[in-house]
Amino acid sequence: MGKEGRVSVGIVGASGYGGVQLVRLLMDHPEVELVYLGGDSSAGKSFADIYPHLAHRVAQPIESVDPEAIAARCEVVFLSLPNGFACDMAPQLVDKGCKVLDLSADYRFSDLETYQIWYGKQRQDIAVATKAVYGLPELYRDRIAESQLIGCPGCYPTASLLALAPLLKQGLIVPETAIVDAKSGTSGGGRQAKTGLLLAEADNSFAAYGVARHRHTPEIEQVCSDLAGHQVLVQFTPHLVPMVRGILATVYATLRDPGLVREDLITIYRAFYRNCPWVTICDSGIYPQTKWACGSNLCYIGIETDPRTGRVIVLSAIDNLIKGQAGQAIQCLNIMMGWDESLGLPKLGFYP
Ligand SMILES: NC(=O)C1=CN([C@@H]2O[C@H](COP(=O)(O)OP(=O)(O)OC[C@H]3O[C@@H](n4cnc5c(N)ncnc54)[C@H](OP(=O)(O)O)[C@@H]3O)[C@@H](O)[C@H]2O)C=CC1
Ligand SMILES: CC(=O)N[C@@H](CCC(=O)OP(=O)(O)O)C(=O)O
Repeated sequence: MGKEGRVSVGIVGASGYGGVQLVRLLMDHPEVELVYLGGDSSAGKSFADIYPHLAHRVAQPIESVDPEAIAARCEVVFLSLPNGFACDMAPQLVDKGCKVLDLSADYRFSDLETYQIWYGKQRQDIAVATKAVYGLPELYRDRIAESQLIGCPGCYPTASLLALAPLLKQGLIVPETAIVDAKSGTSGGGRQAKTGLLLAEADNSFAAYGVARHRHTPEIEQVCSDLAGHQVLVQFTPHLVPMVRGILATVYATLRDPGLVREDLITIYRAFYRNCPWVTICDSGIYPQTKWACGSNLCYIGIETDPRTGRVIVLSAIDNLIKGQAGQAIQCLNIMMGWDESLGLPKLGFYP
């Protein structure tokens, strides 16, 4: 336990984009105390050296990573590391009784063979991985509440799946016709230097990448298959947009009943997400912008139908670093601890 009965929390990867969002949100969370911040190349520095704007609030150093020592200090551990690291660390933390929330892809897959094919790493932690729950609260809230290990969803899958879920769950579309056309800001690529994310490369440009082979495809398909009750393949194309934060996923699919109009679907979506404080269904004729969600944990969804083609078009906007990453992980923690799902999470975006 932390001070005043608060839950002691550690963040491994605190110097990264996900890490700093976790720090920013958790330092004001009423039920937790941040007791450990960990990193690799930043270990030994003060957190304030990397993020001086938080110096007045966070005096902690970034420490090296020793799972044994982390487990001795923390009841809850967030792992915000590149793919392939959490699976070497989580088994020890879980074994010592910590609740673990992994922001990477390591614990997102129920079938580890799929992970191995798409991420190229052989897994030794099969017993632990089978206990993990996919951390999309709007779909798996009850399972998250019971779990000790959460594989938090990717940013594109979060936006895409929240758009698709009501259609698939209620059999309103032909699942195989689903196409996800998604756009992300550059912070989706993390803080590590990458040539394609340099201002001179990304600015004034707008391009697709990972066409027909992005690693979020099998993650989206896993959940779509679960919702549809049979295996579903989805066409997913991501794009890099010259902006820092935000994802807009535009989803297309053929309606089973082409007579459905957008008002029908808005009613269906509002009923589906009635107990979900972080999903907002836009009014008829309103389509979301990424800036509305920027800085908040909200997912905005807009819906349209095209009677000419018989398709539904669903637009879903999130902040990739909040609902797509750190905010969603905290939402999962709230559920695991039996706290209000909205605790410590920003309700409003940065922009008017
Ligand atoms: N950015 C986004 O929008 C989203 C990212 N994710 C996922 O979240 C995870 C973190 O992403 P993001 O914050 O963007 O990544 P960053 O590249 O910004 O940060 C990575 C962090 O991992 C730390 N790290 C790297 N290697 C090691 C190691 N060997 N031991 C300990 N720490 C290490 C780095 O520490 P140091 O700086 O000290 O070297 C840094 O703190 C990734 O798996 C990513 O795929 C998920 C959803 C959205
Ligand atoms: C713009 C950009 O580079 N985006 C990243 C999204 C990565 C991400 O968020 O990874 P996980 O959600 O799988 O952890 C990419 O396409 O790889």
